[in-house]
Amino acid sequence: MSSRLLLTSGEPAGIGPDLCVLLAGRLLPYSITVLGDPALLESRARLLGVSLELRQVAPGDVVPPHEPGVLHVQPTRRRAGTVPGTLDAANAAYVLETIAEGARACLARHYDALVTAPVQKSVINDAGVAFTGHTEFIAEITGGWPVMMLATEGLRVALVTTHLPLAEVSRAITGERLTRTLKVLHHDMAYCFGLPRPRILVCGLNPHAGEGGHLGGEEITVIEPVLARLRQEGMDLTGPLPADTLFLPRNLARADVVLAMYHDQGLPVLKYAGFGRAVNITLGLPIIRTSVDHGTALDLAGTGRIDTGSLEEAVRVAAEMAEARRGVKA
Ligand SMILES: NC(=O)c1ccc[n+]([C@@H]2O[C@H](COP(=O)([O-])OP(=O)(O)OC[C@H]3O[C@@H](n4cnc5c(N)ncnc54)[C@H](O)[C@@H]3O)[C@@H](O)[C@H]2O)c1
Ligand SMILES: N[C@H](C(=O)O)[C@H](O)COP(=O)(O)O
Repeated sequence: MSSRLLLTSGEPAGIGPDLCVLLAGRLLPYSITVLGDPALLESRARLLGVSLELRQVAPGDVVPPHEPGVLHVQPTRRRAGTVPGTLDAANAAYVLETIAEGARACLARHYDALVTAPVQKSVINDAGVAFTGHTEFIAEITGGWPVMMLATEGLRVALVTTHLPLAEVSRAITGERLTRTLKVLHHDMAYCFGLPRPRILVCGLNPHAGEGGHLGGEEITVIEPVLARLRQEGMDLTGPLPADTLFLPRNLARADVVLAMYHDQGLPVLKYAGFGRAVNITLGLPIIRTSVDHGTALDLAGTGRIDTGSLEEAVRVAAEMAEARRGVKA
């Protein structure tokens, strides 16, 4: 059975609809349904000069394997029209509706995995809804302890804290958060990626991993005790290591995944290594969710000058994870 993937089309003014339209032209061995506004997808296809037949479906309908040029759409209506590149807070509710509906449809097992096109966090907040990202929003619906991990060839980076102002990071790195994050990471590396005893490199928080407590104390008071405890439970953990040299190839060669303490400690390295080919995976959820490694690229919406590589990777990884969960490859 081919994996049944549900793809949310993201911020209407961004490149999400373009990505969906361009993906529809590819030969893909999965069944793909897009959650979004059919009128938006039609108009973006026209703008890009792509010929596309839309077929509307309802949750639970059987969608056949993908046929290039045909897109199955589970319709959700925007609240306002869209000019590519121009954000409109009136459509924030529509964007959230697609994500929420997608998460619920996967929970109900109508689909095997959710793949999300990028959203603009700022415009959702401008509309009055506190929103930090899909990762946190989806977990509120599905439950679970979400762990953001981005992966590209030769490198996986997971995060202890995600969309948090830097000023709040230190306080958020508690023993409980670190322990839960490591347990999810350890479990899902085995469950989803066939690595029963993953080798995890853990970053320190402070420069030079705190320099023995002279440049910050979190390594000594929080990180080292947690790692020591979890090593006793059988985890293969190295660290806390100074983040500036942790990512040297000789260190990565002996690791399956890196755990960074905060967003911009880990993701710049990952995106430098693989932007456009990387995938964002939410571990720790009862559903499979992947996404692209890039944002809404408002400057490129409607131009056709976009790289679909990360979306293709997000779709491929989602299908692979779904297969692993079905036991086909596990
Ligand atoms: N998965 C997601 O929903 C997701 C991921 C990252 C960022 N974002 C959000 O996107 C918004 C814009 O973020 P940003 O400007 O920091 O990053 P961005 O990724 O949108 O843009 C960074 C640069 O990369 C280019 N770019 C991005 N995607 C591209 C593609 N597919 N092909 C070619 N070029 C591409 C852009 O034109 C821009 O020059 C923010 O609100 C951010 O939070 C969402
Ligand atoms: N942190 C992600 C990145 O930099 O690519 C991005 O903001 C998306 O996060 P969500 O998947 O939580 O929306």
